[in-house]
Amino acid sequence: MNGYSRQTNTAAMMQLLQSWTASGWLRMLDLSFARFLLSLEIQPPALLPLAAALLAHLEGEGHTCLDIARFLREPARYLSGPPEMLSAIQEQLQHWPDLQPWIDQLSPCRVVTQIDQQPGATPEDGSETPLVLDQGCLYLRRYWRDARDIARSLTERVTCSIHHPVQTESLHPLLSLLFPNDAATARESVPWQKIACALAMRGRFSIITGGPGTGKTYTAARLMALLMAQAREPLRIVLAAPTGKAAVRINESLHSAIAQLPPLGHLNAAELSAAFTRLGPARTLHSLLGAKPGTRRLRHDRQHPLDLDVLIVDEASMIHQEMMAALLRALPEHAQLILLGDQDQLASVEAGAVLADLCSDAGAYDPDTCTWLQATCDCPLEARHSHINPLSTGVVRLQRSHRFNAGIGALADAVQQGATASAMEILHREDVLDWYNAPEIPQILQLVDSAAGYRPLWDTVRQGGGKVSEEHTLWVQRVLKKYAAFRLLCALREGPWGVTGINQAVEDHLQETGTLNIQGLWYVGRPVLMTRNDPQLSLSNGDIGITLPDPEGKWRVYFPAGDASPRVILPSRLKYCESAWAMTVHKSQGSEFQHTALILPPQDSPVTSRELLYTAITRAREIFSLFAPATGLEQAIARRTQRMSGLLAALQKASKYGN
Ligand SMILES: Nc1ncnc2c1ncn2[C@@H]1O[C@H](COP(=O)(O)OP(=O)(O)OP(=O)(O)O)[C@@H](O)[C@H]1O
Repeated sequence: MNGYSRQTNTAAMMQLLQSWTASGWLRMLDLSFARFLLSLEIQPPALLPLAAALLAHLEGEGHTCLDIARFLREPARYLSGPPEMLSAIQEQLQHWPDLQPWIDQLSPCRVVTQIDQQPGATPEDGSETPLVLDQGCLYLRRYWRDARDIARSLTERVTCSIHHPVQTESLHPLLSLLFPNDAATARESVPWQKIACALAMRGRFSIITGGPGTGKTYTAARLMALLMAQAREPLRIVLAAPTGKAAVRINESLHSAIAQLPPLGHLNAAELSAAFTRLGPARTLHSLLGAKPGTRRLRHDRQHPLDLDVLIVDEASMIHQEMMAALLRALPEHAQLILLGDQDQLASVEAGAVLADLCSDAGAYDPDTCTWLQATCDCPLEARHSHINPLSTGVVRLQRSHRFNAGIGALADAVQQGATASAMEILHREDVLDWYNAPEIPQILQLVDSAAGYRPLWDTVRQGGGKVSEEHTLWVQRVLKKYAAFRLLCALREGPWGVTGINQAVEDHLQETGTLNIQGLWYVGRPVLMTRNDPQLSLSNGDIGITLPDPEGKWRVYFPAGDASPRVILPSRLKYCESAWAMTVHKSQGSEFQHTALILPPQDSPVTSRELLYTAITRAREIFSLFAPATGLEQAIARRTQRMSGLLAALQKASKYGN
């Protein structure tokens, strides 16, 4: 019994939850939530505090609901904590071993609304109870409402066509011009990029998903040109991304993709380029929605919609559920929404797995869609109905990488498919992959202090920029470029193998070897990562700058700004930042480096997962180094992040009942 008897008495259950909190298995927040719900009940069942604490705990792990039957089948898959925690919780769960006892115990509670499965009985805006029980899933009310709002909005967008449906006769020649049957497309049996454009032109919602270099930006540039060429009046197209860094990157890559476009319809190349320039730079979703600092409030919502016709959002895997719901509420009814992203990457830090959910069963197209694709793309596809995802008809998965180094691509594929033996074989075989399978910190420092690591950066920093403004500007650009060539990524934040430990080890090494003159927190050459948004400085969480002397010798932090000159900030004004020799894989999303080195901890950690590995590998353009013991690698590949989310259930319900 692991020292814990099963508790069917509410007071005893609370005591048990307190002891779990004291052991660090639950957060204080989880316990407080359970306590709060008990205070609202007259005769609370013992399951209520347990369910409440588990639901709060799972929310902290990124789940947006507790899918009761799924959770009871395999609690270990969803709970992260020591084995003692798991057995203690399982011990208690045995008292309510399947869905029905949970419904029987929870549905009479005042703090729970049970949503009837009959459409007519669905409350319009949910009741005000803190918990909602819907189709066997227990939700915190706001997550239930967000999932339902997303499902309704997207279903409505997919079922109703755009205001002026594009004629297939006019679209066909334009698509043929943009995607000629050249050598690149001929290598693919299905022209997925062309299909992505055709589907996006047909509806008000579409997703273009695919790994790095599969041409999401290439396709988006063509799609924007098509939209402009077909529009009767100038379109208000807006580009956005979840982070500032990703927004800068989509700007850069779209502009170079646009420069390669052929003339289209009435638009010649110069007109297309001018039209793109007029769109203005990509925005972060926060700034687009008008986030008010320090609050959850947004300027744009249903009553104050965004002023746009087309919204293209890059790096959509980073959009969490609450953000997606807010975005859809603020989107005008007539507008087209196009999401770009890689569904296999790590999900958002906050709760939800929106892109992965929406991309389930990609490639299942209904007969109408197949007819449309035949008419616009000359592409015969076999119709297939998806029983999982009613929106699959708007999703296109691009398959072939046009940029990737073949060795890195093969490793990413093997990891994504869970093929451990094959991943190890590729790691041993390929020259561009370095695997240190008995990692030690000195090995990491040796790589860092080499031509393949930060040595070229350190040498450039030591050269200095001089006092002449033009030369200084060129030097700053060189430094930023060298820094962007290599990056250390860690699975963990804390500990000797985490970001804090590795940053400290690199700084100790710099000091011991006298490579850089480190005498305090700030030093010339220190890269810093913003750890929070700072609206006053217009810097976002995740932005990275480097500390360098200005032409007068005063220390400044230079933040790259795409094509524009770097932003220059006084170090003393940066309150929320940390050294950035190493960063977490999560923070690296949306960036790429010529050489990426990933450090996994020597002991297994629940943080290391297949998605984390895939994300880290796909940050590397030319070389990927891995510091991980074989067992750690195996365990990471075997561990799939599966987030419980009610989004697909809400979509099925919305498509069936229209609510
Ligand atoms: N059909 C194609 N024909 C020729 N080149 C292509 C094609 N598709 C993509 N490319 C080229 O491949 C490279 C990668 O494309 P792109 O940047 O659009 O990929 P991506 O999926 O947006 O990558 P990431 O996720 O890393 O941003 C670019 O140089 C692009 O010009």
